[in-house]
Amino acid sequence: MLLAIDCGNTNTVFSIWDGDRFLCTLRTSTHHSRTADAYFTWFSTLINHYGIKPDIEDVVVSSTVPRVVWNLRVFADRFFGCRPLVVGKPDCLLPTPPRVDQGAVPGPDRLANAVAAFERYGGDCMVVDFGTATNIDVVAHDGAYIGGVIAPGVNLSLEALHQGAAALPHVDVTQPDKVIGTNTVDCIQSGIFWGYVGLVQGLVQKVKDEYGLPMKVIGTGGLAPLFEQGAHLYDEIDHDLTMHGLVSIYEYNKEQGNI
Ligand SMILES: Nc1ncnc2c1ncn2[C@@H]1O[C@H](COP(=O)(O)OP(=O)(O)O)[C@@H](O)[C@H]1O
Ligand SMILES: CC(C)(COP(=O)(O)O)[C@@H](O)C(=O)NCCC(=O)O
Ligand SMILES: [K+]
Repeated sequence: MLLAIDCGNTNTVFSIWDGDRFLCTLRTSTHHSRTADAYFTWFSTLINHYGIKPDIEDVVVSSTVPRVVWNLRVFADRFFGCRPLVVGKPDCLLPTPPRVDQGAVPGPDRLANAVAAFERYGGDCMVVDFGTATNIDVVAHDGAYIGGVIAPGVNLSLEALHQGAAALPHVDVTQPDKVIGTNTVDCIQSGIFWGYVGLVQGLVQKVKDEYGLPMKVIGTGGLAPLFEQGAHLYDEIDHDLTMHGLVSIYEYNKEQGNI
């Protein structure tokens, strides 16, 4: 079985792939100081809780936080006796290389999103990923990642508002009933919720205009479903898009005899 690890700036997600489907998905916060032993303690407690007895032979990792990769390598080596495939490293092959500026280093989550989007929905599409950052990843006709957009994430914006304005509290993101808030919390919720709806709608349209061909829009990331309530932002929502991309990249490397 394959253990796929998607480490974002906020959360790290572990999913076990049995060759056909994901057996379970476990989520923890991202900390570069978490040791291999700490990962295993957490991981084994949860899989015991779910009654899963996985036989993990391989590990694939995407990490937007470079410093966590070391401990994840030790984790894979110590507990599963394998060398993880790390997306974005020179020894990890991609079905179609990205077409970006020379020396540019796209996030491995974006590369995985592009692979999965191409495989599941076809080329000429874009992924809107609501993570720590809100990013758009553009996928060409042949599945190549060709760039996109990076904007501050919803929770980062909320946090910045709270940090920078003494009278503004921290609020949770929800869809407010009205746009014109009549108290501070409603005003902030409106600004964040309808502001991000507008940001995504505007960026999606501008990407389509510049790309010049019809494009499918796929939403993913923790907050994607929340924003879908407010407006029709995407053609598809795919919660496990990045994970599917990791599995596909692993399988491609296996087919090519690279692992
Ligand atoms: N269901 C949810 N409701 C509210 N906030 C959420 C939910 N799921 C995720 N988040 C928040 O959304 C942000 C992005 O989450 P995630 O997609 O896990 O980010 P990343 O991949 O960058 O680590 C985080 O700040 C997280 O706390
Ligand atoms: C854009 C990102 C910050 C998104 O990370 P996330 O929100 O999933 O933690 C990440 O993909 C990243 O650090 N990218 C490197 C720069 C680039 O993609 O061009
Ligand atoms: K993201």
